[in-house]
Amino acid sequence: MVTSPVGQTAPLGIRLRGIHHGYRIGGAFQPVIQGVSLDIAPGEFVALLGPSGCGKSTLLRLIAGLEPPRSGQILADGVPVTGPGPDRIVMFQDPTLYPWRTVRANVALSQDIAGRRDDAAIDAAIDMVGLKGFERAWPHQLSGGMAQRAALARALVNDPRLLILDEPLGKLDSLTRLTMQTELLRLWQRRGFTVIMVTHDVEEALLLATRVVTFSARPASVLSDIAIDLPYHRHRDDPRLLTLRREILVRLGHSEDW
Ligand SMILES: Nc1ncnc2c1ncn2[C@@H]1O[C@H](COP(=O)(O)OP(=O)(O)OP(=O)(O)O)[C@@H](O)[C@H]1O
Repeated sequence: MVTSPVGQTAPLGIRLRGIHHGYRIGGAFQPVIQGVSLDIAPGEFVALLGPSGCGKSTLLRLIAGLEPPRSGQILADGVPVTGPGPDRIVMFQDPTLYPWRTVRANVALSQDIAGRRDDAAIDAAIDMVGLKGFERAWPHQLSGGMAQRAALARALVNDPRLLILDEPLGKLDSLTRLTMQTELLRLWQRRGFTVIMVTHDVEEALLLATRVVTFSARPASVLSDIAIDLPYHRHRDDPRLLTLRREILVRLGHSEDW
């Protein structure tokens, strides 16, 4: 892992080449991903949008190396992905904190498993997500937003080069979600990792991402790949953002009246 003197991590570039994937269900093969090719440059923030069940989470699992694609190639900085690695961290909608571990012990989990705790890095990660003072709290003592922050600190503690987010804010109430969107953006800008995020919220994708990729219904293939060339901090009422929102909804098969 390459770390710069200011604590930023060199972001990872991802290349997907002709990815096909599917599952055998009840004896019949069900295609889930069909011929997906994407180049994600180091430091990009890419949002993936598509109909429910089209294969977005499956694609994230393949990028994370949690399972291999049936065909095609996934390269991380030009090196084939053959399994999970500490440079590619996945964060799911459900924070999945261990109830018997404090916030601090949850954040320290991967380091404890590896047998090398870095107390300064753990404190920095907790501080980064605004949970200072709650290190000794138990998961049941946290709000939904705080639990998601703790999960984010756990994801960030080892300086990932790629953060893979599967609807990380999906279960939060709308106000907490707005706060977390701002924090995610701040962390990405400050730390400089690459982000690949699945969301169902077109507005969220447009507020955060440098690029929005839309997928067809299952089996997922790329419908559109749109660069969001708007400066931060973006405003949800910006007419350029509203135009892009309409364009993306039309690409996803929704009426222009939305
Ligand atoms: N391990 C598996 N075994 C069999 N089928 C699977 C498996 N994982 C996913 N699928 C199937 O693959 C398809 C795509 O699922 P996936 O979770 O990737 O979709 P998604 O786009 O993330 O959906 P959502 O937006 O609703 O979360 C679904 O039909 C699902 O049933």
